Amino acid sequence: MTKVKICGLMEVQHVKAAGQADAIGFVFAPSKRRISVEKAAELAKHVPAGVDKIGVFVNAALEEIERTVREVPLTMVQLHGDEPDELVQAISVPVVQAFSIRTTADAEKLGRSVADFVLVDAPGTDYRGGSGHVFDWTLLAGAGIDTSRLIVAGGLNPDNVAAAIGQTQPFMVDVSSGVETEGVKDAVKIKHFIQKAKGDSMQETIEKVGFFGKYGGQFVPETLMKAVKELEDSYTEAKDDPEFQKEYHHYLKEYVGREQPLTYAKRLTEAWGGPKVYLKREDLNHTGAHKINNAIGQALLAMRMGKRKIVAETGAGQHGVATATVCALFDLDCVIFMGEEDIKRQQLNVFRMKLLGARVESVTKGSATLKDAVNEALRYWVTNVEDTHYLIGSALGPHPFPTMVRDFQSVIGEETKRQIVEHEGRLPDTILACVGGGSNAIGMFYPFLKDESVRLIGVEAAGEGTETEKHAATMTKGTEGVLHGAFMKLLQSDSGQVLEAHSVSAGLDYPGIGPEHAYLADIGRVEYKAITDAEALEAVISFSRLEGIIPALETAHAISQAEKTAKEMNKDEILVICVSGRGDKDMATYAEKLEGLA
Ligand SMILES: O=C(O)c1ccccc1NCC(=O)[C@H](O)[C@H](O)COP(=O)(O)O
Repeated sequence: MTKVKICGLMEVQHVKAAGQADAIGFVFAPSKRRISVEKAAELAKHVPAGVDKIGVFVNAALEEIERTVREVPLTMVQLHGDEPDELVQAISVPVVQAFSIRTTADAEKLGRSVADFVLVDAPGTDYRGGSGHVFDWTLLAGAGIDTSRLIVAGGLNPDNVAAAIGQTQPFMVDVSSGVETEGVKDAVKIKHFIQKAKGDSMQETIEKVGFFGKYGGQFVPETLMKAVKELEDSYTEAKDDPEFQKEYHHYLKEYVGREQPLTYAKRLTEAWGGPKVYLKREDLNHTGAHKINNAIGQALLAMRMGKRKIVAETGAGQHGVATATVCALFDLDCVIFMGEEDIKRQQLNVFRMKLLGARVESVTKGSATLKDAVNEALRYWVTNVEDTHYLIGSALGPHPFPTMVRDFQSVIGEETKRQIVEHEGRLPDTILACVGGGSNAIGMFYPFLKDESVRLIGVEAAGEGTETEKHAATMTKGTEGVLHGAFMKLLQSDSGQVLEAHSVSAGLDYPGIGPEHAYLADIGRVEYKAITDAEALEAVISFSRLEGIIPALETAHAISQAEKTAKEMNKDEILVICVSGRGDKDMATYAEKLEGLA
C-alpha cells in the first residue's frame, strides 16, 4: 500500500489528525510553515510510534541538521536545497532528496541521487517547496525511476491523490497545501486525504475480522474467550441463515412495529430556514427507542445458542427496558446492572424493568454510572458464562459485539435510505445521530458509508463543556486505550485510569466509544461534534414545540447540532436526524431542569 506523509504540521490537533499517516513533516526551512526545534519536539510527543518524523531543510549545515535530528527527535531528513552528495551521505538518518520536475531531463536526475528516497515536486514559488502546484506526472514515465524510493508531492489533495498513485505507483505520497483551508491545516481534510490515498486497502481493514483499522479486537480475560468465540461462531452462522433473518424481521415488524416513518419536519424546516429536515422515528418503536432492534436480535441468537439467561447493563434505562421486554416476550431469565446514580435519574425505567420481570442490580462502584454497570455485567458473565448471554446494548465490547450490534441496528439506515429516495428521489446531504457508545449512529450511518456525497455527523455529549472535566466527549478529548474488551478511544488519565464521564443524559454518559466510530473518525468518513447539556435541553423545548415530539435527552444532542449544521446548508439540501428515542424516560429531568422555562 502506498504510504502517506502529511507535511508542514504546526499544531497538536493536526498531528493527531495525521495519526493514521505513515510520516509527518516538520519544516525547518524558510516557509510560512516553519517551526522551531522546540515546538517540533513538543509536537513529536503526539506522533504515534511507527510514524516517521521527517525534518525538512533547505541548504542547512550538517551540524544544524544533526542537532535537530537529536532534539526533536527526527527519524528522517528531507532536503529541498542544493545539498552536495557528501552532506547527504553524512546524515545519520535516512534522507529524502527533493527534485523539482519541469522536464524529462529533471526526472532523469533522480536515478543519480545518493539519497535513500527521492521526492518529486513542482518547482517552488515563494519557497523551495509546499507551493500547492501540480507538475506533469507523465514526465516521470520512461525516466527509469525506481518507484520503491519514489515520493510524489506537489499540489496533491483528496481529489487527485488516487489518480497520482494510479499513474506513478510511488512508495509514498506527500501533501501540504492540499490539506489546508485558508493556509491552515484542516483536520477533516487530513483524514480525508489519508482515506483517499489508502483507498481500497483501508476499506479492507474494515472487514478484517474483529477489527476496524486498529480498533476493536477481543481484549478479554481467558475465562471469557470460550464464550466470545462461541458467540462469534454462532453469529457468523446466524447472520447468513435466511431462517434467522426471517424470524428477526418478523419480530421487528409484528412486535417492534417497524418500519418506522421518515417524517418531514415542516415547522422545524421553516424555523431553521435552511435544508429540508427529515426525522427517522426510532421514538415510535415499542419501548420508545432504537435499543429494541438489537435486543430482539441478540435474544434470538441467545436462544439459538441454547442460552435462556440474559445479563445486560443499562445507563438511561432504555436498553434495560428493551432487554427486560424481550426477556418477558421469550420467557428468558433477566438480570440488569445499573449504576446507582442512573437508578436515581431513571426511576420510572427501573420500575418498568421490574414490572417486566427483570432483576435490577444496583452498581455502587466507581462513578456508579454506565461504565461501572458494564464492568459488573461483564463480571457476572464471566461467572455464569455456561448458560448466560451478555446482551450488550451498544456497539461496544469485544468482537463480535460491535459488528453484531451494528448489523442489528442497520435496519435504521437501510429504511432511511429507501424512504428518502421515495420522498425526494435522492440521498440526503447530511445525516446526524447522537453518540454514546454509538449504536443508533452506527446503525444509521453504516448503509451510507460508501455514499461519499452524504455527510455523516455523530454528536457526543460536551456536558458542562469540553474545557471542563465534566463531559463525555470521547472523540473530542479521548485517547486510545482498551475498555470493556475493545481497543477504542476513551477518556483516561495519563496513567491510563478511565475517567468519569458526565452528561445530563444518562445514555451518553460513557467514557468510551464503539471501535468502528473511532476508525471512521480516523479515516475522516464521519465527523464528530460535541453539544453541551444546556444546548441539548434548549433543543428539547424547541423540538417539542415545533414538531410535537418530546425527544429523549440523547436525541436532543443530535437535534441541537443539526440546528447549527443547518445554518451552513441551503434550502435545496436535505438533512436527516435520527430521533433515537422519545423523552418519556427523561420527564423527571425535564421537570427539574426546565421548570419555569417549559
Ligand atoms: O511546505 C513548505 O512550506 C516547504 C517549504 C520549503 C521547503 C519545503 C517545503 N515543503 C516540503 C514538502 O514536503 C511539501 O509537502 C511538498 O512540497 C508538497 O507541498 P504541496 O504542493 O503544498 O502539497
